[in-house]
Amino acid sequence: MRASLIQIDVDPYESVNSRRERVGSLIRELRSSDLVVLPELWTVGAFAYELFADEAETLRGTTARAMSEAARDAGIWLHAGSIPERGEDGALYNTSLVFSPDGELAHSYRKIHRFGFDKGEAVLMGAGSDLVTVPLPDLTLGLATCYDLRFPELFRGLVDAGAHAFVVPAGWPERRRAHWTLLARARAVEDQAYVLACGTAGTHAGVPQAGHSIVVDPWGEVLAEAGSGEETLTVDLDPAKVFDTREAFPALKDRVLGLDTPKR
Ligand SMILES: O=C(O)CCC(=O)C(=O)O
Repeated sequence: MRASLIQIDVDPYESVNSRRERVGSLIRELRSSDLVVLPELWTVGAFAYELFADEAETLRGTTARAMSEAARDAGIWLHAGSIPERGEDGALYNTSLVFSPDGELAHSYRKIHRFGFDKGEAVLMGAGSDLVTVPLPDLTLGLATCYDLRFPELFRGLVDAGAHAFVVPAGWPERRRAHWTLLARARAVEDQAYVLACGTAGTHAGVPQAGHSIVVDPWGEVLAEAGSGEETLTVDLDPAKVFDTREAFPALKDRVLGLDTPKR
């Protein structure tokens, strides 16, 4: 199964329309891939808080329509990264969209762990509550977004729900790039799963982005890693590697459940 990650340069001097069109063209060039992955909040930038409300869209908005058409034209599964979603309840959510090769919106995931502590996304957006898995013909994806990467229990939940590969769109800052790489590898090793972590390039809202999108195999080996600029990574994933790793080194079977609520 061939996967491509497009590490988009989120340049604040490029309009959202122009970026959307440019990304659509990049997707259409990837017909030989089975799955294409985009980063978090790439229309506006994950740190451009003041744009979230103005650029928020529904799941049938301009970005969703453009991504649906790009997925259909390329005939690929498209994880279109996330958009600032205006929910039916009026609240904003950081929502990832997955389109099937016929352009249907097959799945969406609202980011569960919001970043910013007492500001930014954490106060501007609502939190998701549902784990989302995406069964593809060869393997099942588990969805997470950026800051979620710091919460291993979410990934264990996704493994329990059948995930073999995690897709993690992000807008991770350069300042904590070492954490990004370390956590991507840690999630792969502890859950014996592929990790496809796709970040952004450039600087927006004054926050230099880490880039360095990364694909890690279920043994923790880095299969591909981007530099800091706009770049597309393409890797071949072997679903058997997940099953073989889990069988040859069956650590997941040694889990002791129920340790997360210590007695006081
Ligand atoms: O956890 C981090 O260091 C970065 C998280 C982040 O930037 C985000 O979730 O948008």
